[in-house]
Amino acid sequence: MSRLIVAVDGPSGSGKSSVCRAAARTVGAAYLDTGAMYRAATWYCLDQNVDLSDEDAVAVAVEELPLCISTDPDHQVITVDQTDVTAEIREARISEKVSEVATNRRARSLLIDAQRKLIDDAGFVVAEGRDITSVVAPDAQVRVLLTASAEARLRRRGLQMGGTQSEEDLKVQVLERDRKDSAASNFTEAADGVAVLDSSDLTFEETVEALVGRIQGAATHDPAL
Ligand SMILES: Nc1ncnc2c1ncn2[C@@H]1O[C@H](COP(=O)(O)OP(=O)(O)O)[C@@H](O)[C@H]1O
Ligand SMILES: Nc1ccn([C@H]2C[C@H](O)[C@@H](COP(=O)(O)OP(=O)(O)O)O2)c(=O)n1
Repeated sequence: MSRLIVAVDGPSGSGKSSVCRAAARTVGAAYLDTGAMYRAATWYCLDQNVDLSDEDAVAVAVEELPLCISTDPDHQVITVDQTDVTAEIREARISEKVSEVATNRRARSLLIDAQRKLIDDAGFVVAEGRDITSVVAPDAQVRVLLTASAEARLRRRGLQMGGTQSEEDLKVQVLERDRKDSAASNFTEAADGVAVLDSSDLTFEETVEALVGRIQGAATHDPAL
């Protein structure tokens, strides 16, 4: 496979990370979790005691962020200045703050540049986030908005967190975060040319199959590939 970009956006808990990682594995593509980059940036700001409400200070921290992210779907490792933050960036303390970094315009612009470079270097890649189909890689051959009902997303996140979060905490981490993130990107409506994949009533395997089918379809129909 030469170059094929698969761009997937969607709200929290719709299945982006797990479905895209599995689909990338199936088709032999690289996998880029752009949300992990916003999370790692947030981890760094907190580690450096940066006041998240100070837009300039956050932008400066993101500019110097010593971030390394793997794009191997079988080995997801994210380090900040050689500290492995892969697990820590999923904690509730990061989920609760990440929107403050994601809505910082200068920080976004820096992270988007880094994402474009990672996508370019990978060549054949499934990249997921909130603005991949619309801003980061609008020319991607496969563009999908992965959705699921709020009920399904809350249920999935609850299970994923091992039942440790109250209903109220889950609402804050999923629905309230989506509301804040909406200020920075539109991931609730599909832009022109973006296909909607609603996973509410699909199993995980069915959702992966649907995405893999689209990738294989694009690979077959693009004479340049
Ligand atoms: N179609 C699906 N049906 C059931 N569970 C799913 C489905 N898609 C994803 N999941 C599960 O939901 C949880 C949240 O998915 P995740 O990939 O973290 O979502 P996102 O990256 O969009 O926030 C994971 O535990 C995942 O395995
Ligand atoms: N391309 C992206 C990816 C993520 N973000 C923001 C929005 C989210 O609150 C955070 C974390 O994203 P992530 O995909 O890890 O979120 P989930 O918990 O998987 O829903 O980053 C973004 O603004 N743009």
